[in-house]
Amino acid sequence: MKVMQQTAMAPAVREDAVRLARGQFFGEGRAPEAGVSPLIVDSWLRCRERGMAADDRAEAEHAGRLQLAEAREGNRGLLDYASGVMEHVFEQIRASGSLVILSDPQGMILHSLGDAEFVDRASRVALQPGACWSEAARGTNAIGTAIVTEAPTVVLGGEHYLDRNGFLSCTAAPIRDPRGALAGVLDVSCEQRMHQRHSLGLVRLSVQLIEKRLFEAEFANHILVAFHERPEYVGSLQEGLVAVTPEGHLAGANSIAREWIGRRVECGGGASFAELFRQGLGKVVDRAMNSSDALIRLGLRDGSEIHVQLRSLRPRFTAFGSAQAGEGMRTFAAESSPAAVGSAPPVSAPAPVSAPHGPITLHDLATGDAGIGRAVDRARRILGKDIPLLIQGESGVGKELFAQAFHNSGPRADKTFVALNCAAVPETLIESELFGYVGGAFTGARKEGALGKIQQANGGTLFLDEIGDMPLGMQARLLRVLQERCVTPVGSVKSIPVDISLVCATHRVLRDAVARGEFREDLYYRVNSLTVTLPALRERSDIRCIVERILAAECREAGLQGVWIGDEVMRFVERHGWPGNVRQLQNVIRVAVALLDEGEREIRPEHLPEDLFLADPVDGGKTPPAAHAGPLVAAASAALPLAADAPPISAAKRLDQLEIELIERVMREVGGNLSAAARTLGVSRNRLYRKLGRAGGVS
Ligand SMILES: Nc1ncnc2c1ncn2[C@@H]1O[C@H](COP(=O)(O)OP(=O)(O)OP(=O)(O)O)[C@@H](O)[C@H]1O
Repeated sequence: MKVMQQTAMAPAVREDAVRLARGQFFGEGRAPEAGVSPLIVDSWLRCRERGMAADDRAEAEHAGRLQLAEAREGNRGLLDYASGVMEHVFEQIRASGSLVILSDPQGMILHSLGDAEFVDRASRVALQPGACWSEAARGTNAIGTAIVTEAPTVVLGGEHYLDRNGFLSCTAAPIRDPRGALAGVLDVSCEQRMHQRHSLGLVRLSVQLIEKRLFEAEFANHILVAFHERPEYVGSLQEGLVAVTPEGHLAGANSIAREWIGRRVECGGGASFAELFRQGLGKVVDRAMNSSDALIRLGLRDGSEIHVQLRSLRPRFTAFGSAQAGEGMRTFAAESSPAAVGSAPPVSAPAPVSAPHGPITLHDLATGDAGIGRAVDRARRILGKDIPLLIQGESGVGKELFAQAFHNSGPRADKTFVALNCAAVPETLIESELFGYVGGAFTGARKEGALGKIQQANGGTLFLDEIGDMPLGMQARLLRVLQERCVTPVGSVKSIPVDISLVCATHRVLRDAVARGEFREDLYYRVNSLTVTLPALRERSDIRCIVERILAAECREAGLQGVWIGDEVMRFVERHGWPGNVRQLQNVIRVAVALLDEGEREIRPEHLPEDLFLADPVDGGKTPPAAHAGPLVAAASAALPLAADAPPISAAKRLDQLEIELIERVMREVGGNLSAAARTLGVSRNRLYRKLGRAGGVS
């Protein structure tokens, strides 16, 4: 790979050489033959062709707040996976007064982390979020030039086209998405004199890590097969990685695997696991399970060998279909693998079906959905800080679970987590529930008095569910507690100091309640310092993972092993609207597990509540109606009404056909752009990608 850099000379010599080259290019108008690399000269020529002058001081493009917010939203996956890596990079170079920068594929800075002093100086050249650092906007620079050349790029001092950027040293590398397209650029910038020679290695490694995370997130519901010709490279950033469907079809490959497959396809390989690796997936899985070694050796058609490790990030399979079940693999009740992306364990011998062990943490909740990932990431940032958290979301989305996970992930984890549902406690009792009371405070009160929830939570976390339903009078008292950090029990004059972390939840839009005068504005500002919104189940791209986690927990409860969700039910679950969210899904699975006959292991449609499946004259009511089948099917039904004389086909097939036809039409309309198609269809990219995979549209 060509790399644009020019760092081998001593700094003073190099600076002189660059100065000379600039003189030739800008003064004499001829391309320098020495002093700067040909790649820098090419970039200077491109800038000159655009009519740019070295002393140009015109304000370049800078996005407004709204535009930046939109760009960040549009690149949410990239931001989520890159920001952790950026923090790590920043830690490595903290002492060098640097900025770590992430840009989108057009060069707009989405996020930056940096040394305060340098940030100050950098901001004068607009090296900050919202600024566009494309070559067209700011001349030769590492971000913009890396985008044009699609290669890691170092631009030092005077190599920058614009004079005003001459004090910078910038090192950037392009980040590719799981399909090989440019997803963004990672850059490290500092003052020229602070340039570190290892920056390029650091940036390239970090980009590999981000790409790996993007890949694993994109294919979270696939089986990941890691391989390398040398066993010690499996598990490293040099490993080839392919994502395979349970049926053994290749769904994606990282850049190393793409290159490897490219060579094999020329040698007669193909696009399925069996064609590439000469053995069926089922057989390889069986071998992996029967082997005490995490790596298995596979012979290839050309006589060479590779070392393979099977990983399934999510779900982590605990039992597999054997070779007789086609060469595929079946999803059994799985041990949920909340172990986040990037730390997937190798497939091992069957383990007992189980949900996450130990107290649930934020890490466990990040199961691949971008919305949840965002909420987890934001909440994680305030762990251990005295900042109240407000969790919003429809009923049953897991707000309380999130609050618990937040508590368990922070420094108060070994203290108490106390929950009070403000909507469930009668108004007359909320006061004593919250603040406690002293003996004889009111008729019916216990002689010895009682501790209120606030005092019970002392040292730990107080979770106030449905805070929007708290009576106004109580709100004033709660506000006082939060301000004064003291609680006065009912009937007492003594205030008792308390130290609580406050987490509130609501399914209402609190701001509207404030506007209606139902919620105090001052308390509103107090409780919503950080708000996270949990997505409804129907919007989530990790439904499979949640299903498997709940199934594992229910099976454990029922003492069952080896239970799995049949394909038809899984399809329905993924499409259903789930008005009751995770709670409803949990109830459905609990009932389904209870309805299994002795020895029966597959959950089929007849195990689901009757009212979930409306009667369907064509296939006996086993297929969910379009109205229940999620936005994609609803859109398909509206857009592609069947002709009156259409042949009688099963409803399941009809829905699938409608979906596929609609997807194909929309994909054509948006020129194959998956994100645009997902937006038009009102589904997540992941969901659309899965559907394309099923329709055979993903290679
Ligand atoms: N990611 C998840 N995986 C497995 N189970 C979950 C998940 N999220 C929520 N649940 C389960 O769903 C049920 C509902 O969750 P929870 O009570 O936390 O939702 P909620 O939004 O707080 O509900 P409400 O709005 O009624 O207060 C709980 O039994 C919880 O354990």
